[in-house]
Amino acid sequence: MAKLFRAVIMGPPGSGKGTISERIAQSFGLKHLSSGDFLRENIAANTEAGVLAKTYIERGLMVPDNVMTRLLLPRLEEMTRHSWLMDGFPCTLAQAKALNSTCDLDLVISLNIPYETLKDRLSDRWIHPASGRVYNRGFNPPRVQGRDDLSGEPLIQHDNDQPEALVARLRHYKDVAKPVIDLYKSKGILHTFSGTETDRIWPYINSLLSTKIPSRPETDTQHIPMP
Ligand SMILES: Nc1nc2c(ncn2[C@@H]2O[C@H](COP(=O)(O)OP(=O)(O)OP(=O)(O)O)[C@@H](O)[C@H]2O)c(=O)[nH]1
Ligand SMILES: Nc1ncnc2c1ncn2[C@H]1C[C@H](O)[C@@H](COP(=O)(O)OP(=O)(O)O)O1
Repeated sequence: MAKLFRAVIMGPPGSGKGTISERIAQSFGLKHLSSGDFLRENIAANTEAGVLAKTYIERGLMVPDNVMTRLLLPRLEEMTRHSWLMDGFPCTLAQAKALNSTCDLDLVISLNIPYETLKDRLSDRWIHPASGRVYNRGFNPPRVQGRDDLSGEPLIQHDNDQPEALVARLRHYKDVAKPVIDLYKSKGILHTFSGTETDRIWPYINSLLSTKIPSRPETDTQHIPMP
């Protein structure tokens, strides 16, 4: 079996983690795992951790480390046969240490995007709450304005995407992410990408991953029968 590949993508809110993760998943056949999606699934299924997490998310707070690790680590342990890319976890040093005790990461991508760019993107971000699908009026607009492409349901904006809340969110990100970034730097697996446009950053990420992931994992390759 091809060697499994485990990666994490980090960056401030609006840096494009979700957008870039989708491209990586498509191009390299990794499973895209998102902490936000796991939380939404658990909330929808009313699991114990989901009920607990909801009380924090509703107040715009981070979910405590012990709830996050209880929720995510068993899911990662189940993925013994898959290569994956995790988006949104770990956020804190405690989460990173917990992840470390479960698996060895091959690579960490850190996105470094200027504040003005984040502010512009997020103030124009539209979300389909049920699925977590995101749109941006300039970059990837929905086919019908204000409506989700797949379900046709209305899109919403988050109050905490507006500039007033963003400064505090970014400061918080910088404080909690710094020790995580330092940890991955010291392990020699951190790769930082800076820029203002996802389309300009993507080719660099693509070529880095091409050197690290020789082929798509076996489970995803198609076997073409000999004639
Ligand atoms: N204008 C513009 N918008 C972009 C670009 N890349 C991503 N976006 C949009 O910017 C917003 C944020 O991108 P996401 O992929 O949701 O960012 P994220 O890092 O996952 O954000 P969080 O979930 O808040 O952590 C979305 O509305 C994207 O459609 C870009 O290069 N230019
Ligand atoms: N690793 C983590 N630790 C703590 N809370 C987390 C987390 N990942 C996500 N959350 C929380 C914060 C958000 O309020 C919520 C939804 O996550 P998301 O979809 O990644 O957020 P966003 O609203 O920034 O796009 O879950």
